[in-house]
Amino acid sequence: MSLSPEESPNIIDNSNSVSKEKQAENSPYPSESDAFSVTDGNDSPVPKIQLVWEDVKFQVKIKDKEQMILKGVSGSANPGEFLAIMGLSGAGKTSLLNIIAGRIKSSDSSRVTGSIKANGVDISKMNFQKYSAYITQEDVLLPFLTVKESLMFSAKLKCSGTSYEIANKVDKIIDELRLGKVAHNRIGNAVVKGISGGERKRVCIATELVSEPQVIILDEPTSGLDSFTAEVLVDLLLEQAKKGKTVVSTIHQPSASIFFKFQKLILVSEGFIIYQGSAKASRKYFSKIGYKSPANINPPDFYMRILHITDRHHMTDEELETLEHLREAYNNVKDHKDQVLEYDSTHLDLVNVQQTQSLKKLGTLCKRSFIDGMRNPGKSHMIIMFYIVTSALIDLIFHDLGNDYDAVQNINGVLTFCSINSVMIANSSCSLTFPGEKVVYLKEYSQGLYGAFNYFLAKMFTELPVQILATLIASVMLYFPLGLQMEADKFFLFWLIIFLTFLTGSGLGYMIGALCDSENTASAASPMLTAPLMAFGGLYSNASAFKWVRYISPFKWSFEGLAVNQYNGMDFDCDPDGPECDPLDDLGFYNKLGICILAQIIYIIVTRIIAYIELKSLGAKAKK
Ligand SMILES: Nc1ncnc2c1ncn2[C@@H]1O[C@H](COP(=O)(O)OP(=O)(O)OP(=O)(O)O)[C@@H](O)[C@H]1O
Repeated sequence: MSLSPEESPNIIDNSNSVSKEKQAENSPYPSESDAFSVTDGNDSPVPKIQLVWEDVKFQVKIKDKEQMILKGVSGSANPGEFLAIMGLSGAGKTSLLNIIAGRIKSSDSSRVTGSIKANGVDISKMNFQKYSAYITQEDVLLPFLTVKESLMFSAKLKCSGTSYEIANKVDKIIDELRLGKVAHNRIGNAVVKGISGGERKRVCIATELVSEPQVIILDEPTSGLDSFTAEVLVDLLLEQAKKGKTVVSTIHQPSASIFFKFQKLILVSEGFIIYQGSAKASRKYFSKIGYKSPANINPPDFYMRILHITDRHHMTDEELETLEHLREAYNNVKDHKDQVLEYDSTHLDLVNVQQTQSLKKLGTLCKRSFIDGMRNPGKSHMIIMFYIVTSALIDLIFHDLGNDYDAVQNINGVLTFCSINSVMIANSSCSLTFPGEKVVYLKEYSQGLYGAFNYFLAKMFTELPVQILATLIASVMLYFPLGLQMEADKFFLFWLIIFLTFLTGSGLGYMIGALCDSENTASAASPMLTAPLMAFGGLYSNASAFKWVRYISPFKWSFEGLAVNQYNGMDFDCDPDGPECDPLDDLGFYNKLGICILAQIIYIIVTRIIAYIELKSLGAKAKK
């Protein structure tokens, strides 16, 4: 079946380039004179961007078998348009979206071929990220910040300008995305109550809009939203398109009222494009090729029924026939090359997302991390409360230890408790909060906003006040009621060792948090690592085969340090006829206090270096 150009869903032109007059005629395409819609902070023109991709193939290797996900697809996304990509689950929508966004490149296990151009320039040869924003299906936000804070920090990291200019920009975006009512509400997450799912998605979009991208790419932004909220979101994106931006989005089951708003629709089936044109024209097109949509059925639902495949690895003859028919009909719609418009490409390289100074970014990251940390119970009040409760409990059990030799066992018990407590609370607070925060880091790192070092430094630095305060409270609560050696330097060293113990625990936590991709994996991995370190750390087991473990156990260095500090210079009421009272000798602790503290410091540094290397390599992977 062959369709005439008038029936064709596409705006077709034989030439690859169209005249100004023709552009002007062909609404909604903007005219050449309208090719610069906005200016960046330095008043440089930011060109509108047309994306054109040709013969894109995406092949992956699964268990040594090659599988073609996209089978040579061509198309375009134009400024001023909302392009919706639809298809069955597994059809290849996200793959196409990610390739258009430049997020999938050839690797050992996959191959991408074909060309993707922005205003005629290959996106691999330009910094496409400068002009585009990618909004993932998952909301990547810090839950303890308010909407306005999230946008302010995002703008400070992405844009130059004075605080006043940035605040104005943020206010404008809050207005545009109708977030005014919730501007001072916390984002929240599955555990902490916050703004609604639709509002959260709008905040995600808003955090990207602060850098004024010309191309907005979204992966299923309406997933999980009710039809009304989804329509509000689509309307807001259409407003962005109206401003000359190029909006490309995969969409799952839109309602009819949303569907007919798409200026352009691409239907993907089994790695082929089987429709490309306006959503409104799609009904006529399908009707012409033999699939008349019943009046009472939502067109997207109808198309999904046509495209339905029970098992893509064993397609029935009927399914194969339908797919072949749809492909043939699509190929018969003349040439599917879209208009290549005369948008400016010479300015592409002139326009930069301004990089703010590294020190300024470090300041912004510190401030953001501090606010997030102070509001996150897992990183602030829970730690303090935990220390207060456990210290009170230890006081209750062991109060006034005394200084006869029988007290040694109790003192050892107290010091062991102190070591275990600090490692465990620090480790779990870090390993359980880090995987969630890391997602934000990976997104921003891949956008080139800052490096792993700045991020990690800000994080460690801003967590210090709570760590100092919590360990100090615990030290005061334990040291004096238990009657440990009443000397100022001894007390200070007691606190210092507890504080360093906390830092060794948090080092382990950072390592686990950096290596694990979710809180669940981290919570399983955490005891797997800490339990053997505790068991073979020399406190409980002296099994010779595992003697070496004690040297990499934070528990050993903490307990030994605390014991050396406590027992050195302590007078015992010993039996003059009995053996010599030397608890350190009994424990086999012969290291000087300085050695224990040095070992703790090395431990703190090494675990952080490992976490940093992992963060850096994750960031590099996310950037690819
Ligand atoms: N890197 C990859 N390695 C292996 N298989 C892949 C890879 N990327 C995509 N696929 C496979 O390609 C097919 C298409 O994936 P894609 O995510 O593009 O589908 P989709 O249409 O977006 O589906 P959904 O709506 O369910 O997200 C799926 O079967 C998926 O498992």
